[in-house]
Amino acid sequence: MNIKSINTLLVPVPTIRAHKLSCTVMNEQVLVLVHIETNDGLEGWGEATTIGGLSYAEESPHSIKTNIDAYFTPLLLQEQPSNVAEAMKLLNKNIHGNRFAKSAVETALLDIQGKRLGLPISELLGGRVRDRVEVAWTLASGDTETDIAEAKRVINERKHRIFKLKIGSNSVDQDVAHVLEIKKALGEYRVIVDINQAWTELQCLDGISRLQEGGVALIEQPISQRNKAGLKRLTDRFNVAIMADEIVQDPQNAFWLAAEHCADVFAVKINQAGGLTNACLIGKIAALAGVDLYGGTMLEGPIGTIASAHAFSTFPTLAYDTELFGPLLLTDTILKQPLEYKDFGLVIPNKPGLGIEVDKEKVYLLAKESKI
Ligand SMILES: O=C(O)C[C@H]1C=CC(=O)O1
Ligand SMILES: [Mn+2]
Repeated sequence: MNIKSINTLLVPVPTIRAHKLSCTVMNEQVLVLVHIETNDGLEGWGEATTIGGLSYAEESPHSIKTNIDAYFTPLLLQEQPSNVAEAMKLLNKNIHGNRFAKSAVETALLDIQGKRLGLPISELLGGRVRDRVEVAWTLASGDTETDIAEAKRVINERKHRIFKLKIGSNSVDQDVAHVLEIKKALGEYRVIVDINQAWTELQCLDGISRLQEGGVALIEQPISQRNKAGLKRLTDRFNVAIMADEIVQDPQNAFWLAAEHCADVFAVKINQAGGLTNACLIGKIAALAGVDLYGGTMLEGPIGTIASAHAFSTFPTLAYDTELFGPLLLTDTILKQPLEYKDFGLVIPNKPGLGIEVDKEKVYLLAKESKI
């Protein structure tokens, strides 16, 4: 691939409002950007963003940067793998875990390969079956009335018509009341909830029954990611679809979750999967096992978001759509032209590679000026 340099940049961007999850409250997102240049004049970008430092997952922006700089970069520069598959084989053989970092590096290499061949990344991954994905909006202001007003605004703007509610930081009673009030206000619009592992199995029996009764369409990762048997029991018990998120970690673990039908739906995330190729493998495993799919986000900025969209564009079915709204939660963009959100969805570019133009000067300046 003729790699000349690999730079990892930490770029903090404030969010448009506080974003409240069961594990943290976000007021900014730290984008972890990987910029790779080749000796023959090509460049590619990738992103490995996580949520709330170490509060969501085991990789933080700082650990991702440190590990790429200290381990990934010397290895790739020395070995000079001849293509993306060889690069990922090399990284997987020599570096344990670090799925977020691997996803960013694979994205940047695929961006380069796409530019070299004149093909969008979707075509390197087997080919797209859709040019746009529907995008849910996450209501997480922490206040019911604010959430309802926000939902109505984005419906009017024709930006979103599916709503994900982040719950789990209050009591089950409070959370259920909050969701049902929003569901009532939004009528037929699809409402889904993400509990981010906050409930015990007993709390799930009570909470999910009432959410199901109130017309909620999907229940995401209600219990601990370590409780696979519990997730399966909930899936078997309830009619409402149960979605696995944090527990879906790589193709091998997705294989067993699918084989045992531990969930009705998988949230696929490129970072969590360890890259785009792995995300597509998880999509295939789910489809083969009759598990439905949802295109997840790690609240990435535009680079990780459009990389995810390329991967999700190849899924034969995407029954529960996507939540690729990350860039819309940020107060600033790092692209020359922002991503195209219209008619309740995100348009997937058809240009080579990721099909976006990163504002390189701006990104390097923001990284240099940042105090993190
Ligand atoms: O799904 C998650 O757990 C992470 C993320 C997705 C939307 C959001 O607000 O947080
Ligand atoms: Mn989730």
